[in-house]
Amino acid sequence: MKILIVGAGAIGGYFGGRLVEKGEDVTFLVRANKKEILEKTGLNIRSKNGDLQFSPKLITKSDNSKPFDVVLISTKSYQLTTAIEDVQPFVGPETMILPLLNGIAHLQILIRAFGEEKVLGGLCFVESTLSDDGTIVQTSPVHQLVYGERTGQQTERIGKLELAFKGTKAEFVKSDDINQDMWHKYLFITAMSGITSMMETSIGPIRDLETGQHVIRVFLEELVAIMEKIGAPIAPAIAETQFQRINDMSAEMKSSMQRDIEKMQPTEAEHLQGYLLGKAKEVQLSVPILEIIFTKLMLYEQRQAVQ
Ligand SMILES: NC(=O)C1=CN([C@@H]2O[C@H](COP(=O)(O)OP(=O)(O)OC[C@H]3O[C@@H](n4cnc5c(N)ncnc54)[C@H](OP(=O)(O)O)[C@@H]3O)[C@@H](O)[C@H]2O)C=CC1
Ligand SMILES: CC(C)(CO)C(=O)C(=O)O
Repeated sequence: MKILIVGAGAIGGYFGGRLVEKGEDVTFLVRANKKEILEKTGLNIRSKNGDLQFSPKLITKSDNSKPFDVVLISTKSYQLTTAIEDVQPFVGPETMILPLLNGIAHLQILIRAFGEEKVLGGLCFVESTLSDDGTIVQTSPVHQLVYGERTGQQTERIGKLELAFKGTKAEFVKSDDINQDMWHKYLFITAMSGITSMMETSIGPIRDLETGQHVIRVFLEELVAIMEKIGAPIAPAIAETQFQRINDMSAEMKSSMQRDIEKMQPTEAEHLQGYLLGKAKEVQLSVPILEIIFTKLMLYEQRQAVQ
């Protein structure tokens, strides 16, 4: 199977690297400057699950190539529009589009660009970041990628994808209800990234405080109330499940949003917290914690814009 990864960043480089390690035919679509760097340095992964260094197959948007069988989209949400334009020449009638971004709003954007049929559902749990020298640093044992047909069907193409992903060092999980899994991850990450970015620390010190525990719980309940009101396909006890997940994570765990803020980079606040805040307004729900967190993130974005 010919696999194209859009973006050799923290997650694209990581999961793409694990597929290369297994022997799959993987190409990375990168921008010209990144191509130049990667041709010199190779792609380097430093990981809890084993280091890896290799010379990746690289293309840029202006190169010629046949369509790929599957395209994994692993850019940030604010880079998606350009990424869609850049990847179009490599998408054919049978190409599957597998998005790995956090959030939900990107699904409609991808469906508009590529059509309902092509777009699968996907998400990942991995703590990964790019260091100053471009090394992908993956810092906790979990490295799971979940994917599936949004219809829930066991199609021939998803069977082929399963075969390609099988035997990889990272955990690739086929889901029969990827819509629900994506909403559950969306709930988790909106809470986790919002709270850690707001409090400017990893999750451990926050949840060690009684007030921290309370804020996490109430924020999750607030987010669930929005999701229930708009008819999102979430499970009844999901607030409690995600509360436990947050309590079970290692104390040092940070969110990618918080790491982006530490690196003074843009955030996905509009895509994650902003989208749900918009929905809360539509259905007239009061969501004070979400409003406080979103305000903090917008103030950060405004400071960045003037610098
Ligand atoms: N990091 C993490 O631990 C996790 C992240 N996620 C989610 O995954 C998504 C990606 O995050 P992450 O990997 O951290 O982000 P990164 O910034 O590390 O990676 C994004 C990559 O996409 C590349 N890119 C952007 N636009 C294009 C384009 N048009 N053509 C080619 N390459 C492009 C960027 O390249 P360039 O350097 O040229 O800008 C960059 O290398 C986000 O939605 C995030 O929320 C989900 C789970 C965990
Ligand atoms: C919390 C984590 C690392 C879990 O995968 C994540 O998804 C993110 O920070 O974007």
